[in-house]
Amino acid sequence: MIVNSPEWKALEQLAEQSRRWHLREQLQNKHRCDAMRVEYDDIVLDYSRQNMNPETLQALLKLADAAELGKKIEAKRTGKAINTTENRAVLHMALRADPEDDYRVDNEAVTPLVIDVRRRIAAITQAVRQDKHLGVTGKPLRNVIAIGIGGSYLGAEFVFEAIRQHPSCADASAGRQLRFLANVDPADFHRATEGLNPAETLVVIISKTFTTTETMLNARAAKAWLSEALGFEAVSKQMLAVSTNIPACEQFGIQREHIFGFWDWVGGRYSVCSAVGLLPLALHFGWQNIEQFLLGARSMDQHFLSAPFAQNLPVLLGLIGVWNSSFLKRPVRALLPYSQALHRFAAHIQQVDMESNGKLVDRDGRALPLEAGEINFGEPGTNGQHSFYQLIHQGRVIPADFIGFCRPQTSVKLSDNRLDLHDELMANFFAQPDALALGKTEQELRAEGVPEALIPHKVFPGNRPSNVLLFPELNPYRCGQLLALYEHRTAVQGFIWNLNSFDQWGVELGKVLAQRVKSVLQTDNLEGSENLPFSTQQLLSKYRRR
Ligand SMILES: O=P(O)(O)OC[C@H]1O[C@H](O)[C@H](O)[C@@H](O)[C@@H]1O
Repeated sequence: MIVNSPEWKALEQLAEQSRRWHLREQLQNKHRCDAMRVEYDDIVLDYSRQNMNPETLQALLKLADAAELGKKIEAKRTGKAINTTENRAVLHMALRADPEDDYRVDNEAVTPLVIDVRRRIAAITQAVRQDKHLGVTGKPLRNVIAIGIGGSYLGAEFVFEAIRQHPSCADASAGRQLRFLANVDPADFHRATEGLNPAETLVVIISKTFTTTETMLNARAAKAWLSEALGFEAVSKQMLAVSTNIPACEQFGIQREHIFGFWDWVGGRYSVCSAVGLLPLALHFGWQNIEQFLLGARSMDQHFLSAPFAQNLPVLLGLIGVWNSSFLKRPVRALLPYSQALHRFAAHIQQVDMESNGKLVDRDGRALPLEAGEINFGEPGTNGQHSFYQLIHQGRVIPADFIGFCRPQTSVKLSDNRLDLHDELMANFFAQPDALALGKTEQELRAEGVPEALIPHKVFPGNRPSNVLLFPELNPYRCGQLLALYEHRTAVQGFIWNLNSFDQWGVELGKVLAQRVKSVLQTDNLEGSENLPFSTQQLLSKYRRR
C-alpha cells in the first residue's frame, strides 16, 4: 500500500517540518515563487501560496512515481478497463478527440463513433436553428428544456452559465432559451416550463441509463405537457433523447433519428463532452461555439498526456490536493472563481470530485488506510467574501483555489471611475490569496493604534494555503480547458490513493430505501412501515396527516 512506501513516509516528515514555515517569509523568496509558478497555453498556475516548497514537490513527484501515476494515465488513455468494478474503460478524453486521435476500447477505434454523433448533433442543430426542423404546429423551435440529473445535468448547466454571456455565445443564442430540469420537486418542473410556449419548445431527455427515477418522471411530465397542448404527434417531433440505452428511448416514444447515443466508457459525471452536454448546448449556442469548447478540453487533455509532471497543471493540482488532504490533514477545498459566470462550477466539481474519490476501499477492495476524497464547496468571489470567507481567514484552515480571468466577458465602466467593474473584481482576486497567506500580526495592529482589547479579535494568523489560477478569458475554449483541468485533477488524486475514481456504488442504498418508502406511501394506511425504523414511521405518519 502506498502509505507504507518510503515516499509516503518522507512526505509525512516534510509535513511535520512544514508546520515551522510561514508563508509570510516564504513569499519573500523570489526563487521559490518563480519555481512554484507554471504556465500552459497562457494559463498561469501559481502555487507559491501552498504550505510547501520546491523540495515538497520533488517528494510528491517521487510519490507519483511510486504510485505508478504515469502507467495509470497511460492505461486510461489506451482504453484499459480501469473501472474494474464495472469492467469499463474510462475514455471521456475520446469525446473531444480530433479525427486523427486514436482512442480504442477493446481494440475498436472509438474516435469515428464520437465524430459520427458530433456530425448528427451539428446537423440537427443547424436544422433547428435555421428553422428547417420546425415544431408540430409549424413554429420555429426557440426553446430547449434539458431534462436530466447528476452527471446528465450539472456539467451542461455549468458550461451554459459559464459561456452564455461571452459575446459569441450571447449573439448566437439571442431570442432562445435553454432551461434545465433536474429535481423531482414539482416546483422545478414549473420553473422549467413557466412562460414557455410548448409549440416552440424542444425537450431533450438526458439519461445514460434511461432508468433514473427523477429523470423518467420529469420526462413523463414533459411528454404530457407537450401532448396535452399539441397532441401526441409533438412527442415524435419535439422530444429528443441522449442515452446509452437506445431501446428504452424508443420505447418511450422518441424517434430513432432523435436519439443521440454515447457509450459505457463515458462516466455520467465525465459526460458533458458527449451528446449529454453537446446537444442542448449546441441547440442553444450553435455548433461553432461548442466546437471551441471541445477544442479547449482537448488542449488540456494533450497537455495532461504530454507535459512533464512538474509542469503539468492537472498533475500539480492533484498532487497539491493529496498534500493538503492526506499529509496536512485538510480535507476541505474551496473553489473560488472570480467570475459570476462560474456560479455553477463548484456544483459540477462537487460531483466530479466527490462522487469519484469519496471511497472506502482501494482498487483491490482493501480498506483504505486514510480518508480519501476532498470536500469541495464554493461560490464566486466577491460574493463569498461577504459570507463565508470569515471562516477561512480566522476559523479553519481551508485550502482554496482562486480562479480569475484577465479579460472580462462583458464590460461595465463608470464615467467617474478609472477602473471598470472587472478591475474591481480582480483587485479582490489578487488581494485575497495574499490576505490568507500573509495575515496580520499583533504588532502590525498595535502600530496602527488598534485598542489592546480588540487586538486578539483582529489578528489574522495567515499562512493559509491557496492556488491562483489565472486564465486569459472565459470563452468556450477556456471553459473546455477548465473543465478538463479539474476532471484530470480528480483522476490524479484517485490514482495516487489507488482507488477506483470511476464507479459510484455509494449512491445505490438511498435509491433502494426510497423504493421501500414509496411502496409504503402507495398504501392507504402506511402498510409495511413497521419494517422501517421507528423514527421513520413517526415522520411518515406526520407527513401523511399533512
Ligand atoms: O444519466 P443517468 O443514468 O440518468 O444518471 C444520472 C446520475 O444518477 C446516478 O444516481 C449517479 O450517481 C450519477 O453518477 C448519474 O450521473
